Amino acid sequence: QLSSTFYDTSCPNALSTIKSGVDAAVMQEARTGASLLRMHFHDCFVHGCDGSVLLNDTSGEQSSPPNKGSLRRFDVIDSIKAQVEAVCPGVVSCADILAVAARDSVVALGGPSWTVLLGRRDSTASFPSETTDLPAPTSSLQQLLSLFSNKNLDATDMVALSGAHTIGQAQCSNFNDHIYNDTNIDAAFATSLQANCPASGSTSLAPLDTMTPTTFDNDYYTNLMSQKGLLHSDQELFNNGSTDSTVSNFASSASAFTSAFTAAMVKMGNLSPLTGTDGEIRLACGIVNSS
Ligand code: HEM
Repeated sequence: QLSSTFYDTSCPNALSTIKSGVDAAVMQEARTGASLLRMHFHDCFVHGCDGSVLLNDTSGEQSSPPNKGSLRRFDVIDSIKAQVEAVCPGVVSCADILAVAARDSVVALGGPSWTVLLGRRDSTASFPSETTDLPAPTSSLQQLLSLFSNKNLDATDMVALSGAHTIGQAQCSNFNDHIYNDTNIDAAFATSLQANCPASGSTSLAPLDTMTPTTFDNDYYTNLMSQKGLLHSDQELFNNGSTDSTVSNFASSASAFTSAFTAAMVKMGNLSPLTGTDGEIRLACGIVNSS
């Protein structure tokens, strides 16, 4: 059972320390906010929000697709953890730091705030074989719905959480097939992306939200309605299917998007946490404690 007041007596400065660290990192590079939000998603979908994605293990989650060569800014979480350890040694888990950092990242980029429930503990292992629980950019709508439903997240949650693609960047290899071979894409948009992305794929980057890549807003949904989704999986949400009406609702109502997104983030943040005496409070987020 997580609680918003979990550190109120044991570490009253935990939340402000995390926020300062996130604000400084996002000020230096706006994309960091996107990277931390995604990291929390990839933590929660793989064996629950247990900090397992943070373990810097050469055969762990970080080394498995879709994380390898893609998840970034672990250094920011490591440095925030060091600052939190300096004020309250051995108290605040890495899984909680990541959940709060994801929220603070959204806020730093102009998005909504929500209350993060706390009290997660950290795993003592990484679960690379479970990264298959994560969706792929090639996923169909049915696959997306089923991967989220496996985590008790419904279609509205899935569409709302996908709105995270209002910020951040993707590598050409994750959308080359969409811009060269799919037909449900705006022709001028596809042509302009092809200039920096060969048909065979590459590590070149393009913004997930072509309009406002460093502002957390609802433009992502407007893009989908004009066939300007960057990933095949993005455009699946508005492709004459069952989620079209939710996309148009979120495109036309920033408040409908905000309330659905924040509610879904809380739900995602509750996925199978370790609590009580399970797991541990890691002393450094990249490695399990030595026994
Ligand atoms: C619905 C299924 C989803 C799929 C198929 C998907 C897939 C992807 C892919 C392929 C990338 C680009 C990675 C790269 O090229 O290195 C990406 C980036 C990103 N994703 Fe998702 N994602 C999904 C849902 C989510 C959710 C639920 C969140 C958070 C709540 C999220 C947040 C992000 C962010 C913020 C980025 C940009 C990261 C950066 O710039 O470092 N995604 N996603």
